[in-house]
Amino acid sequence: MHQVERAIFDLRRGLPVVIIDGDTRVLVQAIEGAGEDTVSCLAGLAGNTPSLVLSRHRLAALGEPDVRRLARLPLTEGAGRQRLVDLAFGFTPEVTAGRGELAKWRRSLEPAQPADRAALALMRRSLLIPAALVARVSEAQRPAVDARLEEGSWLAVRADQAEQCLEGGMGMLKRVSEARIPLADAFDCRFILFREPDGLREHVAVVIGEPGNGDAAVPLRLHSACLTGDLFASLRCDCGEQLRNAVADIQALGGGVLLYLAQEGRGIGLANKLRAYTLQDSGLDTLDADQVLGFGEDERHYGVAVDILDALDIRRVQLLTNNPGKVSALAEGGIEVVERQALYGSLNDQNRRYLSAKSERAGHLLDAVFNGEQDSSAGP
Ligand SMILES: Nc1nc2c(ncn2[C@@H]2O[C@H](COP(=O)(O)OP(=O)(O)OP(=O)(O)O)[C@@H](O)[C@H]2O)c(=O)[nH]1
Ligand SMILES: [Zn+2]
Repeated sequence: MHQVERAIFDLRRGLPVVIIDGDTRVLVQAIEGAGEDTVSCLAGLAGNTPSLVLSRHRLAALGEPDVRRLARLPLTEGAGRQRLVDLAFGFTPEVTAGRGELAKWRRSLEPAQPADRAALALMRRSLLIPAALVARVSEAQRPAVDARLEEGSWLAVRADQAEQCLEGGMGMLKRVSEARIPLADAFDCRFILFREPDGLREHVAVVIGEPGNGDAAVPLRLHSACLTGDLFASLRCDCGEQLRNAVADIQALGGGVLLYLAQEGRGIGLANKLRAYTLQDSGLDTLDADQVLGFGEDERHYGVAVDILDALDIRRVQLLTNNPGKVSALAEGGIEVVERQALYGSLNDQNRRYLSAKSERAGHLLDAVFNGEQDSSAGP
């Protein structure tokens, strides 16, 4: 895990890292931050033609819906090469309008190798656009690459380790610190901070009252971070209201836990969420915008939430959510969801489209919001 963490650091700085798959070494670089000469530079370093690895979501957004997994495109020298890189990292309406353009390269699409999957996992974990430049290191260039690894200027990670990095090192969370934090809506409240083993993400368990005393299921909210909504009361979503309503509801239910999870933008990170908002302003809905960026409709993993609940000795919960995906993720993690309780924010002109896409396309249970039946400050 240590190597993966350092590799993520390098990728975010725009440096190449080496992925080792058996006997093969593959140079990898993020598409994000790649300049005009990055492809030719990488070709020189690896001694081979680089390829572009795109997620299946990005391929679908570019008009290749039949590709079921990620795939790669060799970037042979020529006029089309820069256009392909632009297609990978161009999120202006103009490039999205270039749907179908990929058809020209359809026959060159190659199935992905383990190193390609590892590269995209690293990009996602780094909260970068999930597209990578990869180049297999030639026999001729291998001594030069090994020398860079030995002197420590580049890092190597094993493909299988990198592929697992999205799970965040389950079962190895560190309980780091805690404090009493009286809240306006819940006076008897403690914040407990948990850190993932690679040190990259921190999550907070907000413990209200004394949950877990007795047999009743513990009222629980899993809340994914939303800087814009939670902190600034953005009108584009309902997160801030849901957050405050959750605290009040848990207090009214006699105490429970709110897990504030570092999963900004459904797991794609703030930088990408802002890109997605700009795409939405050009007409896409919340799910299609993420797809254009190369992401699935929900990139969150809840293993970390299950681990925190284990650490807090919580096995049975009453879950405050409208998202059936959270209910099943907890159940899969061995947490018994005894009951689901709805939790609404209010509808406005700015978030109507977002909420209706969640309801109609992602299966969120929001009918009451659209029927005007919600009581956003509902207690038990
Ligand atoms: N990618 C993306 N993320 C968004 C957008 N709007 C809000 N979000 C994120 O969506 C997440 C919403 O989190 P939650 O409220 O915990 O979960 P939920 O899936 O809406 O389900 P509930 O439990 O019913 O609230 C947050 O991480 C927000 O940052 C958007 O347009 N695009
Ligand atoms: Zn939000």
